[in-house]
Amino acid sequence: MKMRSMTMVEMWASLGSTMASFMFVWAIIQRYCPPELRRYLEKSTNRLTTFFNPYIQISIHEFTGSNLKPHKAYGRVEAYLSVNSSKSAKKLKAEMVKGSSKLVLSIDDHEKVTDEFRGVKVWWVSGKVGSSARPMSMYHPEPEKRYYRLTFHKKHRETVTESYLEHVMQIGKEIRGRSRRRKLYTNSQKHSMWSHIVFKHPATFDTLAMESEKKQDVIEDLLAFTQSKDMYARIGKAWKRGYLLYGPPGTGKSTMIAAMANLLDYDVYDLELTSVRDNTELKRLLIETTSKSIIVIEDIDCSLDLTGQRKKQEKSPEDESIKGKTETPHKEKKEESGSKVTLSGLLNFIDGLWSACGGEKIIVFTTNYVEKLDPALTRRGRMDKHVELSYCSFEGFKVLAKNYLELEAHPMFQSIHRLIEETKITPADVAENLMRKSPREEAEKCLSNLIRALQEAKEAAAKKKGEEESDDIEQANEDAQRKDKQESDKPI
Ligand SMILES: Nc1ncnc2c1ncn2[C@@H]1O[C@H](COP(=O)(O)OP(=O)(O)OP(=O)(O)O)[C@@H](O)[C@H]1O
Ligand SMILES: [Mg+2]
Repeated sequence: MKMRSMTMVEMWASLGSTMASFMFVWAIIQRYCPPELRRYLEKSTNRLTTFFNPYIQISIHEFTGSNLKPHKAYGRVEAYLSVNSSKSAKKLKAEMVKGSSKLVLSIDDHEKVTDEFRGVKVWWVSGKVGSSARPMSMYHPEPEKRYYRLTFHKKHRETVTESYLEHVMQIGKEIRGRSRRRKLYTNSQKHSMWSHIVFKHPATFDTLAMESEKKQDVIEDLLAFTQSKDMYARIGKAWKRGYLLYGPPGTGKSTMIAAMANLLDYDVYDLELTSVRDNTELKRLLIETTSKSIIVIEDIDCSLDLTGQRKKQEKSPEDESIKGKTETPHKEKKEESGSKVTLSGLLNFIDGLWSACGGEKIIVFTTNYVEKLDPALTRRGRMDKHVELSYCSFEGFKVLAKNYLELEAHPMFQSIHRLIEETKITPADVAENLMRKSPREEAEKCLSNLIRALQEAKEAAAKKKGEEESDDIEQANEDAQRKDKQESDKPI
């Protein structure tokens, strides 16, 4: 018997009728089958289609479980696709990132884009679940949970899972790093959590008035820290470093912190200790800090009374509270803060078990009165590097003259050199004199202002010294008279 080969039309017709019969049978099953049998059939069909489906899918979710922080991987895929695939996407989303005037494009929900890697074709689709499906309540709707789904042929499984995904993560990380805006965090008492703004401070080590040798030492120390991940792991130490910046007001401690953050490209957490209720809250705030950050506690001598806390605690261990009191003459006395943070809580914050969380952190304390701090707080290992910021030297003045007046040399520098070596003047005061009061003010005017300020400071210092000397003489005379009297009162 001679078999007639099927024409295309006949083939499509037969396929169509098979599909139609299948759909019909499926509709009958859906309608008349008991639920148990229906579920069983559904499962089996799923298994069958999965078995024959040559494609594999991998989902990358923004949030999973009770995680409050979005997954890094999701952000990296988003960044990768926004640059690599947004050109081929037909539906795009445009969002304004906080603190930036630029629109950031990413692929829209349910949009499918294609990517190619070493000749392997893959497909990405973005989606979301939650929100409209089952709201938790009218006022607190369940947040949308977004995801990206990657689809590829199973024959490329190895290339995709072992190389392509790593490539996406790497490129995504670089893109995010380039567009990252650094943040300045602060803890507020009201909500006992961090809030942030975009960190923008122009200070750099180049604009910092400080002896160049000392400056270079700090820069090298910071850079060595960032490159020592393996070394810290090898010696079994948490990857963090403590800095204690001390010196009179206006010598550049806060400015140096900004320069550090700009050098390392780190975020800054400005911790106000008096707003922290107790040690538990301090620990929580610490855990919430991210890596590549500087945690700053300014004016530690004023924040809490950490001067003789250990001794006091020995006397009355039940009184754990350290209240905001200080004998510092320059700073305003802090009102009773109600903070129950203790010295041991703070020591734990710096180098307890929790302090190692996140890694790559720098902790900076600043103070005007280093000698008043408890040695336990400032010992090496906790505060690894002590940096003194002092009165302005001629070298420091030259940096400021370049910053403020764009001058590298001037005949008036000679008298400034002589006066500045004989006088104690802070870089803040020098900067104030060098600042042009109007754009047209001559540099000479600013320099002569500074010379006058230096002369006045010199005279004031000489006067003070004279007064102190006469006080000393008076005191010595009084002491001598008292001694003479005691001698003469002694029975013979
Ligand atoms: N070493 C410095 N280099 C450059 N500018 C400085 C320096 N020191 C002070 N200044 C200038 O003076 C201002 C005040 O300095 P800064 O706030 O850094 O001082 P501080 O040491 O933190 O003082 P305080 O102990 O009162 O907190 C800065 O805005 C900066 O313009
Ligand atoms: Mg300061």
